[in-house]
Amino acid sequence: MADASRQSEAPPLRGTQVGRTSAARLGSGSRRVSGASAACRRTLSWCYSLLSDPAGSGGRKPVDLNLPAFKLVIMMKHRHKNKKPGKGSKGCKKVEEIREKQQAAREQEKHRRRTIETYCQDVLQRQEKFEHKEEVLQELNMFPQLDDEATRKAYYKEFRKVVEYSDVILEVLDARDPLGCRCFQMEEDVLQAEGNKKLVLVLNKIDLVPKEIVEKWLDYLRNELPTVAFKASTQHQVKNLNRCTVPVDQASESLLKSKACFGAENLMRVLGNYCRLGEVRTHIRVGVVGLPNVGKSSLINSLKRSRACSVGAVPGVTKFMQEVYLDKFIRLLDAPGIVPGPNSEVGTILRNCVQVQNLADPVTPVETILQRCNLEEISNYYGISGFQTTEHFLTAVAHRLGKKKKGGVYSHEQAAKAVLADWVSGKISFYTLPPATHTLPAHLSAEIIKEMTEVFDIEDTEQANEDTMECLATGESDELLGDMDPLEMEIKWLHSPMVKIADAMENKTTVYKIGDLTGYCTNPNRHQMGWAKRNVDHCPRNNSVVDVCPVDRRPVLQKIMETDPLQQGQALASALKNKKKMQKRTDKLASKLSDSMMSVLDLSGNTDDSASD
Ligand SMILES: Nc1nc2c(ncn2[C@@H]2O[C@H](COP(=O)(O)OP(=O)(O)OP(=O)(O)O)[C@@H](O)[C@H]2O)c(=O)[nH]1
Repeated sequence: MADASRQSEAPPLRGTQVGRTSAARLGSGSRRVSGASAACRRTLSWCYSLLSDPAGSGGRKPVDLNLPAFKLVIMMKHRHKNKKPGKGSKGCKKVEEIREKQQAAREQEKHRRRTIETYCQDVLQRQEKFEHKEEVLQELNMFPQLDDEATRKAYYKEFRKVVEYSDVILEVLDARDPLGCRCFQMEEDVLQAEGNKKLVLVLNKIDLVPKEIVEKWLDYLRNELPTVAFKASTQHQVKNLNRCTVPVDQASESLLKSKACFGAENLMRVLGNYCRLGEVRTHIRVGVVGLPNVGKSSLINSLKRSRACSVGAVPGVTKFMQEVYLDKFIRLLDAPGIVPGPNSEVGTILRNCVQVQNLADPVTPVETILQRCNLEEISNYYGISGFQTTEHFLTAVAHRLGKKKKGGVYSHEQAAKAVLADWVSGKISFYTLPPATHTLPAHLSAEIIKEMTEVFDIEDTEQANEDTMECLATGESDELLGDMDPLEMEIKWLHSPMVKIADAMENKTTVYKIGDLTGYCTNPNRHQMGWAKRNVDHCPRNNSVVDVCPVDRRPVLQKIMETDPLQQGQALASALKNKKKMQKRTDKLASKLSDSMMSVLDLSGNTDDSASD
């Protein structure tokens, strides 16, 4: 009993007393421990006492100074009063070593006692645990973002808000599969909502589909609702997104492939007609709805001509309703995408309603792609051929893209995700054809169609498009178009006589002619002169003569007066802006031309001099 108290319980009891003696004996040491907490002081004084008498001559049992716990306490004494030993410190290492040894001993014992049955049980248990973990992970990954019920509900709530606040709803459809993107339930909701709301279909991403297919779809959809063909701007800049006013049926394929927005003019006209015919006194709200990733935000940005909404190639970028102030008459409302069906469906995946990177089974949708698409085109795109099955195809794609799993095996999943990413971004071309015969959906009636056609004055819009096109073709006046975008201006500019001169200058053998002056240019630099680098086939390359007449670039007021009253102010402002820009360019070009001419004249002067010499 006495011994025991001396070993374990004794230190705290006697600590203070011995500590005091030790402190007295150590002198300055007492000052160092004087600030320590009571417990720490007791432990330290016990250590001092053991140090001063390790052999136990004072009636105590001898102490092994190499004991790790003891060493630790000693180290504590040398360090700060309350600080634990550092991770890499000697004391800590020792403790870890002991723990490891004990663990190894336990494992050995376990192995010794293990039988085949227990071993099997253990394996099964581990397998079960692993499978459960996998299941949970799959569930989490299968339906990212939009399949989360709460998120879906929240998005739907936002969509309802947009419908409630809007006067006109633009339903954005992906031109590759317009019927697949159409949500009849939503259309019904809109038509039944209070406030006599109007519905317009916007056929977006027309650049990903051949022109004749777009035309077919336009014909088909116009049987039901007003439809506007559109190509949103895919530029990444924040401001001054390009907009082209050439109507879809008049635009060349290459123009459609540019990053500029297309069809904005027509859409604005449709909305303007609604304001005019509906005698809107203040402003209208236009809700933009549709499936995820069809380009709703891109459409708003294109109309606004700046990056007002976030855009991304993954679904679910827009999460809340967002109001964008287009002008004093029109406010646009961006809505989150709504997913009508379950996300696990291949159709939903192929419409990019689900994030590709989080798909649990990306291989099945690829199988569908291979069944639906032109295999030759796919083979060309990936540079592989002769595949028989989806697995072969994915192995070849994985090989090409270097998609490997651990251990160097080609990963079908990674390859499939890469193919799906290409699919949703439109790199693999795909489109559907409209049904051969048209049947009116149940929620639409002849009266609704008539009302919609009248309120948006669709025929007028189509006529207006043709007029615009005529002006464009004849190059009558840039200013007729009102809000002309930089791209269009550039295209017109490239067709303008001034550019023809510049090209003449670029082409050494080309003769250029301004009024009565004719000259040769020998030192052109297209880029230095600020011309677009775009390769546009706009003027003769070889020996040619270009007539240049003065161009009247004043805004045609009468034409502006003829435009929609809602857009007259804007048209006038932008016509003046365009005029200023053109003037600037013309001045720049004129000065360059005069420099070149001066150099030509100088040259000829020198030659004359030398000849006379
Ligand atoms: N080629 C092409 N791509 C487009 C067009 N419009 C949009 N995109 C692209 O489609 C992707 C989705 O565009 P978003 O505007 O974010 O689509 P969203 O409908 O707002 O998507 P959520 O916010 O998920 O509902 C982006 O990568 C755009 O660049 C288009 O007319 N042509």
